[in-house]
Amino acid sequence: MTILDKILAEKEKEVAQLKATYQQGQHQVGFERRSLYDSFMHADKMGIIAEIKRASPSKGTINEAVNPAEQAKHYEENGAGVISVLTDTPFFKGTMADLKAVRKAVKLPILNKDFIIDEIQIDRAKDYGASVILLIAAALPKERLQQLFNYTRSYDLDVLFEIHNEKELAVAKEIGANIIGINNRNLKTFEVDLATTERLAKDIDTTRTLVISESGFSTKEEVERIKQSGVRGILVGETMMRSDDLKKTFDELRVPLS
Ligand SMILES: O=C(O)c1ccccc1NCC(=O)[C@H](O)[C@H](O)COP(=O)(O)O
Repeated sequence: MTILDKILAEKEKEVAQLKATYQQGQHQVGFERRSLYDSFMHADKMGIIAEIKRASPSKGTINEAVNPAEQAKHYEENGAGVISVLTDTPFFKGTMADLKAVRKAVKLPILNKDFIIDEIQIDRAKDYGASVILLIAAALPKERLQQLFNYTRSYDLDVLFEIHNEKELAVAKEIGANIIGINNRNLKTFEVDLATTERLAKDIDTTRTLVISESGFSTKEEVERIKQSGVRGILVGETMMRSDDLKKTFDELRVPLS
């Protein structure tokens, strides 16, 4: 059983619980459209999706004691374009309360980074103030991904559609994803390789599709390398959470796109 299989098995239980208890609108913070696509497609610097990541299966504890609202404010002040909040509890120690706190603290679009397998999680993400949700190609069959994609778009939320190989890229195209996240981390082995983005991005029309490279970024050289592939945004978790000088970290990673 891979780690993704284990996470998805837990998600099934969480969704069953949610269906029994969650009332739509219960946590509504007032939806206001904040578009990831528009802001990153028209920027002149590499867009940064800065993540609130307390822990992970590959690294264990990263920063469990973080104050998500304070951390998000620092991200915003230093140049983040989007805040990603990992809300899975069993494997990443995040919560929906983290997302709500971040939504109240900043004006940026917020990505609800979770393992979405059911519409009810999308209802909840919207209620809590997310403007982007993650769909992982490896998690579900194409037909189910299409349903969840359509459902999310009907709410006017953005979908970051995550892929890791050619087969998943074909699915992203068939589904009509306009924001594709290429995860450099192999979720079976945890190996991180930026060549994954280089290999897959060359088969994407990056003038129309926003390509985000995910995982493994810590240096300016890595971002300079990846920008040659037409990538307009990067998703950065651990480096942000461990940084003791966020201004320096953002200044390094927000390279000009021209
Ligand atoms: O990070 C993990 O160990 C992980 C394991 C299994 C599924 C997903 C996982 N990470 C989620 C992410 O996509 C990353 O948090 C994100 O891309 C940021 O990565 P990094 O900058 O390397 O922390």
